[in-house]
Amino acid sequence: MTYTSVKPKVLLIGGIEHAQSAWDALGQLAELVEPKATNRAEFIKECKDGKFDGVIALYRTIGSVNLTGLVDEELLGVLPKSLRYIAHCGAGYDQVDVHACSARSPPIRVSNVPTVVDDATADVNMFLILGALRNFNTGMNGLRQGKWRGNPSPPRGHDPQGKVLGILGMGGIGRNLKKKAEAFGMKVIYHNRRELSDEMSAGAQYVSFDELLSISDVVSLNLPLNKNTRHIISRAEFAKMKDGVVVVNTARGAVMDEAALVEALDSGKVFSAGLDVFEEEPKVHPGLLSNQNVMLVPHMGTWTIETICAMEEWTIENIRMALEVGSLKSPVPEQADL
Ligand SMILES: O=CC(=O)O
Repeated sequence: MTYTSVKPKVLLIGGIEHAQSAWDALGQLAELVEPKATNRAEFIKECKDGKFDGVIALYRTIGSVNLTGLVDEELLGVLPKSLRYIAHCGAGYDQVDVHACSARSPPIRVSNVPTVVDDATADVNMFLILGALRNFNTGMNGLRQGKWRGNPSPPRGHDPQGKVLGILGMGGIGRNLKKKAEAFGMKVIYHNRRELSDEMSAGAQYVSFDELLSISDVVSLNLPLNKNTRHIISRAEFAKMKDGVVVVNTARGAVMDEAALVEALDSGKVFSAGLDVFEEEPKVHPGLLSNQNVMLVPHMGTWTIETICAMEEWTIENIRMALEVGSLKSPVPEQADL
């Protein structure tokens, strides 16, 4: 008599760009399946038709939101009952309703990708700080329009040396940014829900939220988006900032009220801004597009071959651990005690 063992299934939504060999190697442990759907309605139908029955782990990318939409109550309600793990290939996991995943019985465990995103994101953060302080956007646009620095030339910018950088959200990216900003002569203060150990803060001064707003020459937003942080920076917070402050965001657009930022830029309260993320990507507020002082980057914080490759390998490792030992390498903090 022969016995055949049935492999668990892993569903991929969004695609692998660089770590194909690591993904293929996962095929020794699991049957790797992909949807045929091209939109959310079709994906839901495939789920309801039982096409993914037996799937225990889901690998998803940030871009997969264009196919399935958010991983919300509705999607969780149609995904197979066998699903136990969601491995998200991104640092920010606001596209996945972690609360709803935890509430399922048994719970669906969610992982994200910390650490390997830190350098690339902090590099973009520093680029935006420098560009916003120095008014590079106006000059660069002027040059392409055949007007050298622009006509009129932009007002002279500011040096980073000696300026106070206030980091709101001193996680991995914030700490990486701190080191880079110090190399440019900036003094770093930070605010988190909890003060970090001396080792983690490495000399950055812990201040209250209001102090951070009122002392910083540059405010950098490096905190995750969730129900507590949505619009954490809005009109009242801009009012507490220094006149002529620079605001930079590489976290998620919705941590800041974009309309309030546009007003603060228009009034001159905010000197300039550097943004890699927007409230309704790929839409950008027209008041930001028309403001030459603003540095705009279309969500490219981790847009490098090295970093996306490391992120994919990290996500695959999460799935491998889930299959082999029943736990994730980097569970999201909300599920640390699950
Ligand atoms: O935005 C990029 C990420 O969350 O990894």
